[in-house]
Amino acid sequence: MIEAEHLTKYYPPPFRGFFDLKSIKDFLGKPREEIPALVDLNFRVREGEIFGLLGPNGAGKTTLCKIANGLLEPSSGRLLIDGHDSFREHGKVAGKMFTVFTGERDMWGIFQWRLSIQRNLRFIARLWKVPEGEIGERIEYALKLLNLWEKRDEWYQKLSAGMKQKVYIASALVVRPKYLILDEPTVFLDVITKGEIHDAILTMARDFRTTVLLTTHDLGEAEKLSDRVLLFNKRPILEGKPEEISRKLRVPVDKKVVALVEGKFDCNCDGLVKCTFKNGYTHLVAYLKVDEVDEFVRFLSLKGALQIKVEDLSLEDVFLLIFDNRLFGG
Ligand SMILES: Nc1ncnc2c1ncn2[C@@H]1O[C@H](COP(=O)(O)OP(=O)(O)OP(=O)(O)O)[C@@H](O)[C@H]1O
Repeated sequence: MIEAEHLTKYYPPPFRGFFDLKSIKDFLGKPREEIPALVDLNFRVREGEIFGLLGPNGAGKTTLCKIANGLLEPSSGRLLIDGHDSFREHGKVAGKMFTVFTGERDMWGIFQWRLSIQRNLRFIARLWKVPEGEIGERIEYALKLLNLWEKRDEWYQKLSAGMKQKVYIASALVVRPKYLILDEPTVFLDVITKGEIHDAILTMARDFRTTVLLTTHDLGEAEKLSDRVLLFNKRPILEGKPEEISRKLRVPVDKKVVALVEGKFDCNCDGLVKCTFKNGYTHLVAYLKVDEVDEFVRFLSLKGALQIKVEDLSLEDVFLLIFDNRLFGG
């Protein structure tokens, strides 16, 4: 079981150095504000559950994973793993946990660049004390599941970022830890690689009863993988089943149009459109229904827009639309 109890982390304010008398006076006089990363998070993850921690950029996802891993000490509150404090008693839980951090980052420097995928996995299996007789079979299973079997003899250094990310997940499959901490495991990956990693995560929870703490800013990913989700942005916002969270985050628009127009431009449009004038250009952001997009793009082209981009809504957009009333006066 993983339990967060009033988990809070503040980072010290950045030290900007002493450049003049005023900065020295400021340093001595004013209390410097600490940076909140996590404030009073409470949650409980049951055995074999995939618990999604869904938050936009800067929500505190990596901070939380680092606390779980014993890399960071919380400012107050605690995270308990099997009843042990993740930071103060890290030694008691380290052997039961496996962590995969975002993107192409071999956080621990474990992977040997001039060893094949297979030999790297064997090395990690031994570090985590996987029974010798099971190692070969587990490696074959993991690599086949992640479509890496054909590449098993390739050097780690030759792999693409997406393949390296799959190798990290494969190592978790080989180790079969009791607890798996995944910090945005599919960020920057293509749809196919994402799908393969999703299947591997589901396999671990279903077949090996691994308890998974998964951070993501992708609502679809949280919905697909998690048994329960905590939506947070430093502070907790909502907790529940993924479909409940999705329902509460539903907004009446589907697409975002971003454009740059020379000069001052006010499109006088109804709806969720915001224009900001800066350095002689108007930056326009509009949130629209899918069937309104073509007409709006045509309108912008007629007005001589220099750049027009149509994007899917990100979680940040959804947050802006729902929680930031200042933006559109909603
Ligand atoms: N070492 C640090 N020193 C000071 N502030 C930090 C430090 N690390 C993170 N922060 C701040 O803490 C907050 C949470 O950061 P964190 O990296 O945990 O968020 P995140 O949800 O992982 O973000 P992202 O999705 O962008 O990776 C942010 O405001 C960030 O600027």
